[in-house]
This record gives sequence, structure tokens and C-alpha cells, in this order.
Amino acid sequence: MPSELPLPRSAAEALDAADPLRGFRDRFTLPEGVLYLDGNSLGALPAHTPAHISRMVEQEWGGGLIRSWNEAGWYDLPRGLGDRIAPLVGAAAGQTVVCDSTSVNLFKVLTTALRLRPERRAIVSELGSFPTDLYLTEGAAPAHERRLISRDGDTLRELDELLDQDVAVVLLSHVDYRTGRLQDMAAVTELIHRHGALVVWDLCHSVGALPVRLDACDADFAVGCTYKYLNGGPGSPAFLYAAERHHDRAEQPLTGWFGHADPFAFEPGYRPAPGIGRFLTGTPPLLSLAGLAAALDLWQDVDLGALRAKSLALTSLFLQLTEPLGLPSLTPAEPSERGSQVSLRHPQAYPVMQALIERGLIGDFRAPDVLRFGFTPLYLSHAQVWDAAEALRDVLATGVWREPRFAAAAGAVT
Ligand SMILES: Cc1ncc(COP(=O)(O)O)c(C=O)c1O
Ligand SMILES: Nc1c(O)cccc1C(=O)C[C@H](N)C(=O)O
Repeated sequence: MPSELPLPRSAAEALDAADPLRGFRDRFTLPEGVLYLDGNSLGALPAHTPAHISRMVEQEWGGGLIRSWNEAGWYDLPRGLGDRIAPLVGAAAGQTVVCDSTSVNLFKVLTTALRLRPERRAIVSELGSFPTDLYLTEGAAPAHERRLISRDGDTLRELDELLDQDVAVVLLSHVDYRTGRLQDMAAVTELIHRHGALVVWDLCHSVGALPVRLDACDADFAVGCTYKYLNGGPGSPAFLYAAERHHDRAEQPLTGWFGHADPFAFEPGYRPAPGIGRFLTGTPPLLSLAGLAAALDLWQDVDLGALRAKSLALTSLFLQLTEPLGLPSLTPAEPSERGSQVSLRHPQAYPVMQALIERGLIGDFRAPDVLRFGFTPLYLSHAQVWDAAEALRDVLATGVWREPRFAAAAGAVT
């Protein structure tokens, strides 16, 4: 085990001095002494969010009461916030809504897509993708044949082999939650379309981590979380994208009154709203939407090109600094093939991560042997990346992780 890192901390500090995004850190509230490398699981708290939520609670709920549905714009918020996320995912207005969880939205778009290809009886997804995606292909397509591509293989070649006249829908993660591998959205979408199938993209680990180009890539449907890189707050509602060309024929299965063409007519039968509104289902969680609205105020000021450049600088620096530690990396070495995380393997990853957390470096453990570190360009500095690499070097060099208090606790959230 090396006794020091291959670069001095001053090299990282020099990169910070030239960082165009460095001012964003002050717009977050983060505890002193914590190196937070888990923003890919739960984003940090924007400093103005508590005041924004308090104002909404006191003025709009407390003062406005039921009138706020109209006067404070509550009713339009799912569409309005969708249009504010749209530039982050490369979507023109009117194709994105904020509602429900990513899992629920996956069910809606998978079922919609399957109904657009009724004669086809197979669905393709990825082995090792985030489990909810796999579970929902079972739930949405119980009678379809399920075909799987591998996580780390040549996606275009594997898809080319699996796609035929029978495949209705392909569900893929833009960035893999475990390895951080980034798919080529344009090439993959084009291949899927060439075979007559539709694509659903899971953007949970790419939105807010890198520029996404849904319209330019001709994507059909997409979903994503807002509580990770977007910093909307724990459990903040997800978003759903449906390309405009599918709206008129889209039959989503959760036909609640918020997706009705005229909800306050209280008609007995369902008539879908025109456009993206038909993907809504029930009353939105306004308090959670307030947290997301505050976070999106901050995103208005972010240059996505600078975000991507810094993200790659941070992940490249961490890979370079930790390379001498000898832990195999699951994350592609080629920058253009990675999202904004680094995943390193260690046979005792759970106690190693617990020891790191005790030292103030918060990352996460993913079974069976992955130390996962998320790099959020808005609130992480290069010097902190150096500190994180040093913490990892030290925990491994001292073997402190072997102490019994770091052993796995059954059932813990990781
Ligand atoms: C890739 C991916 N898809 C879906 C989800 C699930 O989202 P939710 O639990 O918000 O439905 C997550 C994270 O939880 C995820 O990482
Ligand atoms: N949504 C989560 C939760 O409710 C508890 C713990 C973790 C999460 C996550 O988001 C995990 C995350 N999707 C992942 O990539 O592992």
C-alpha cells in the first residue's frame, strides 16, 4: 500500500482556483467535516430550500388554503416543473411532467409503449440494472417474453442480436447505477428504432450529472429521479418524458382524474387530457414539489457544458489518485463512457465503506463488493476529491475497517 498519493494536494487546489463552478458550493448547506460523495443517491440541501418550503407552507397553505390551487399555481406545477426540467434533459416544452415516483412512472411509460406495439410480444432490459427497472418489466409485461442484455458488454452488438420483429420495447439506464457506465443514447436509440421497437430511458443517474439530449436522440419515453443530482430533497417526485409524436395515441394505465381532459367536470368516464398531461394520475405532493422548485431555481444558473467538464475532471482525478491502491474499477476508464461516479471493488466493501463514513467520507456500498463514490460538480471541489482519495488510502493502509464495529448490520439501508 503506497504511503502517499501520486499527486500533492496543491495540484487539486490549483484546479479549484480555475473552476468556473466553484461559487455553487456556497449555495448548499453541508455539514462541516463531511466529504459528501453520495449525491448520486440523495442530493445535498440547497441553502435557500428551507425558506422556500417554509414560505410555501405558511403563505400558500396557511394563508391561501384551498385558493392556492389556482392563486399559487399549484394545479399547474406538475407541468410547470416538467418544463423547467426539460432543458436539463434536452426536451422541448410540453413533453415532461413531474409526478409520482420513478418506479410508478416506469410502469406508466412501459405499459404505454407496449400498447403502442400490441402485435409484438417481447421486452428487452438489462441484466444488473437497478432492480426496480427489472421488477417493473415483470409487472408491466407479465405475459411478454423477457430478454436481457448484459451490463458490461457491447450494447449495440448485443441489442442487434436480440432485436427482431417481436420486440416491442427496450428499457435501458442511460448511466448504470452500479458501474457508472454511460450509454450512447443516440446510437442505441437509432438501432432500436431501426428494428421497429420503442425505447424507454432511465435517466436517474444522468439528469443533473451531464447534458442529456432526448429530443435530438429521438427518444420515445424517459423517466428519472429528482432527489439525486437535482437535489430536490428526499423522496421528491420523479419526472416522466414522452415524445410529442406519441401523445395522441398514448394510453397510460393509471387513468386517474389528474390526467383527465376536464377533471373538475367530474364525469363518470375517463377521457385523457391532450398532450403530456395525460400522464398525470392523482393529487401531486405539493410540499415535495416545493423542495424541487427551489432546487430548480439553482439549476437555472448552471452551464451544462461546464458541469460535464468538471464532472469528468473530478472522476478522472479520483481514478488517477486511487489507481495505486490496486482496487479494480468497474467504471470505464474512457471519460466519454462514464457518468459522474466511480465504483471500486473490494472484497470487504461494506466494512471499508463504514470505516470511511466514520472518518467523514460518505459514499455507499452496493452489493456484493462495490465502493461507490458519486461526484456532484456543484458542491464538490478537486481538493475534496484529493481528501477522499487520502481517506481511502489511509483506511486501507491502517486496516481500521477490520474492527468489529464496521461489520454489516442486517437490513440496514445502504
Ligand atoms: C436507475 C434507477 N432507477 C430507478 C430508481 C428508483 O426510483 P424510486 O425508488 O424513486 O422509484 C433508482 C433509485 O432508487 C435508480 O437508481
Ligand atoms: N431511493 C433510495 C432510498 O429510498 C433509500 C436508499 C437509497 C435510495 C436510492 O436512491 C438508491 C439509488 N437509486 C442507487 O443508485 O443505489
